[in-house]
Amino acid sequence: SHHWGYSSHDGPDKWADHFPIANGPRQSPINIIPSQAQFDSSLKPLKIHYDPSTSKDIMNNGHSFQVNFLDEDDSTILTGGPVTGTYRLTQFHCHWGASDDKGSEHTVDGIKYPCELHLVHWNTKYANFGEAVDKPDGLAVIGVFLKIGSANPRLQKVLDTFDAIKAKGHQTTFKNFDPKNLLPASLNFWTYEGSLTTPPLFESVTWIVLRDPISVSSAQMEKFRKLLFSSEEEHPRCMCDNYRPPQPVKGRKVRTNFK
Ligand SMILES: CC#CCNS(=O)(=O)c1cc(S(N)(=O)=O)ccc1C(=O)O
Ligand SMILES: [Zn+2]
Repeated sequence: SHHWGYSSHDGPDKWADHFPIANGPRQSPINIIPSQAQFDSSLKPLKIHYDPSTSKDIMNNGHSFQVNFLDEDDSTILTGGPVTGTYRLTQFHCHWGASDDKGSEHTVDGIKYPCELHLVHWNTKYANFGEAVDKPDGLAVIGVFLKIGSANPRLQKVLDTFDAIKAKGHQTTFKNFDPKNLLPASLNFWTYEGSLTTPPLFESVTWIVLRDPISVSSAQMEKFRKLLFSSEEEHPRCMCDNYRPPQPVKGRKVRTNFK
């Protein structure tokens, strides 16, 4: 498959060369403008049931770290909110900057957060993730902003594995982790129809971006930046600025479940 990355020669401005959908009608991320979002009373409460025993391993996939989940049954699911039916959590990962002033993919009134967490779920009306990934209602991704503040002890459990997955292709077991602990107290969200934010950029994602951030310390952010885009054999390249900038909204509606 095509090599892509985040540098000037293979980054977001070049993705359309091999993935023309990069200029499509429902690309992500976007800049969220709260004053222009529409409250929708028909949106149901977000229902999140995560079973920590489904967490499997954590890996460096060369563009982020990724925590993978067993998704053979409905024990770790998302229902309600803007989605119809049941979506299973398959993985979560993050995007972050080389410094604390940037890193998130979605922005709020143009504000960038230092990091953004994505929890990727697939629609069980399809047989598996691979079937769901390119369907218009195939995926639902919960986005959580991270804001510089006190150190986050739940996040620290993820960071403590980074020495074992420093280089691309490394993987280590990661059991009994409850990603529910990475969510803010409030499940107030903005939602819109979008896409994967990395190639293949499929327009298959119902985005659910939580309004409230969780905390991360500056020292913890420094640990993210010790990961490498590169494999052990290659010249070491710091994994940072692995975010796509906001894309044209092209008339899409952003709805909220809060006033
Ligand atoms: C074929 C295919 C595919 C997409 N896979 S993913 O949905 O896990 C994903 C989703 C996202 S995001 N930023 O759109 O949630 C980023 C990265 C990945 C990934 O493969 O690593
Ligand atoms: Zn992502």
